[in-house]
Amino acid sequence: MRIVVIAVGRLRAGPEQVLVDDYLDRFAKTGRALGLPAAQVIEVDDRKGGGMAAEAVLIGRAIPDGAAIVVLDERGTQPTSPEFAGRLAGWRDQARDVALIIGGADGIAPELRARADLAISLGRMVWPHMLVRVMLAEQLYRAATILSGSPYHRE
Ligand SMILES: C[S@@+](CC[C@H](N)C(=O)[O-])C[C@H]1O[C@@H](n2cnc3c(N)ncnc32)[C@H](O)[C@@H]1O
Repeated sequence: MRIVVIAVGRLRAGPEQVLVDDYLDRFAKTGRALGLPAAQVIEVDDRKGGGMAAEAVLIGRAIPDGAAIVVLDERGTQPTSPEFAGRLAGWRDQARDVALIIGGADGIAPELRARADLAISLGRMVWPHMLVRVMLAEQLYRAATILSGSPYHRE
């Protein structure tokens, strides 16, 4: 199983980068004992200004064959953290790769959204994509703590 976070844009050194690195590091350490691999971040950047359509091509190339496709999208469903953890565990048990996709300023192309197995909303408000990376990294770590039975997550 591979877990890839495919994100449009380049995250520069700064507070978001520090938080993403910290949560993904914690996820790697907690997930190891659970059979969850470290998440790999793949950044895509269309320098020609081709917008969503061009970004979708670059994203599509980065999606592992047969991977479950999860788009982060404010129009999506809002799983609870335990539900998200359950989905991750299910893909792990099927030995299925997972691609978690974060769009750019214009969002994710409709054709790519239509291909997704799951669209996750972090609320109906639109967040900056760099903050969405942080929130997703935290939810991956939280999912691993839920699956490991650690008290980090409380209801
Ligand atoms: C600045 S937003 C783009 C918003 C754009 N209006 C759209 O139609 O998607 C950049 C990316 O951040 C993510 N994002 C922003 N807000 C989100 C939310 N509330 N839930 C899930 N993902 C979100 C999505 O992946 C989105 O493509």
